[in-house]
Amino acid sequence: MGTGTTQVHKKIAAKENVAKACEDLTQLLVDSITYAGFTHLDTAEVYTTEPEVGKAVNRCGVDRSKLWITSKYNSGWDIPRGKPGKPPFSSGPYEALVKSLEKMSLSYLDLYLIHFPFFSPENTEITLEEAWKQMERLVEEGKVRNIGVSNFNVSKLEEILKIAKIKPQVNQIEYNLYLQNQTPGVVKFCKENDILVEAYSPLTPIIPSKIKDGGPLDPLIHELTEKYGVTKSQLILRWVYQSGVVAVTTSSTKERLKEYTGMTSFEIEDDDFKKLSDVGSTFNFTGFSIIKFLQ
Ligand SMILES: NC(=O)C1=CN([C@@H]2O[C@H](COP(=O)(O)OP(=O)(O)OC[C@H]3O[C@@H](n4cnc5c(N)ncnc54)[C@H](OP(=O)(O)O)[C@@H]3O)[C@@H](O)[C@H]2O)C=CC1
Ligand SMILES: O=C1Nc2ccccc2C1=O
Repeated sequence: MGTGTTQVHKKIAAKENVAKACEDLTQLLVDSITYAGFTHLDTAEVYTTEPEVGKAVNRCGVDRSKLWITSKYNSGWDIPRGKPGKPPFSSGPYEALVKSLEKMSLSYLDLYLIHFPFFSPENTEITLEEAWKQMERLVEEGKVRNIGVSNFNVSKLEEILKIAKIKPQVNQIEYNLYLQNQTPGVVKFCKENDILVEAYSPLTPIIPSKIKDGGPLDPLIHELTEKYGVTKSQLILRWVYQSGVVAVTTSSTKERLKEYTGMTSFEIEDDDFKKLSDVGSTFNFTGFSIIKFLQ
């Protein structure tokens, strides 16, 4: 399980004091490692949190080899407009990664992802094929240990598999009980092709600002948290894990981050796992406008 760090963490507080917001985020990330026990941190070029992730890694006192640091190349997402477009960032993943390592004061990343599949002359200076070749070069030069993608559907994955010398190891997608397939068949395809699925927004079903009254799963979640003596987030994260997917979650507090890690200390029985999956699949929700551009 990983903990993420988006621009939101920094921006809320930054309105008043940017330096303090950056320091608070760095401290939260140190706490996520030393207090909560996370070893996997997720960042991205678009989050603008790479410097804080780097500082936390270098400050936490845990050996670099015990940590798993992921970042992502912004391939065609126009942040201010919230839609595909040409971002004001690097021309390709090679240049982007070199800059990311500098920002983080790190010598390598454990995982580097192409953040979006929005390759086109309007959105990117290179094609998906050229970008993937650059990703492979990063592995060959030891700058990243593993490469993958994010928000890729089956046909975009097939495009890479056709030309890849090194296959994508990961596809990070929005995934939870209320979104068991961000795009049709993508989870099954990844499993069949040995591509590990990472879930962002794994906690959607229990976030009231996203799902009013919890949706159809609410009574079952209540029943199962009582039965197993766990919290809602632990139950929901455990379901993600038992479905063969790695959750990438986050919180603004170290206490909640620690609570999440309680998902490792129990197991959902097969019948309950199936009930959760079945009821969850009767309702569909996405928290991101990005999904309409992925079909
Ligand atoms: N590849 C991609 O395109 C994307 C990647 N990501 C990555 O995934 C990470 C996680 O994404 P995110 O969507 O935030 O995922 P989550 O589903 O893990 O949501 C995290 C939020 O859940 C809230 N929460 C936890 N427990 C409860 C509860 N019991 N009641 C109410 N709220 C609760 C936390 O609030 P609080 O802070 O108050 O504890 C936190 O803000 C990101 O940080 C990023 O690294 C995210 C989006 C897209
Ligand atoms: O964390 C994220 N928030 C986003 C919003 C839109 C597109 C991508 C992302 C992220 O990766």
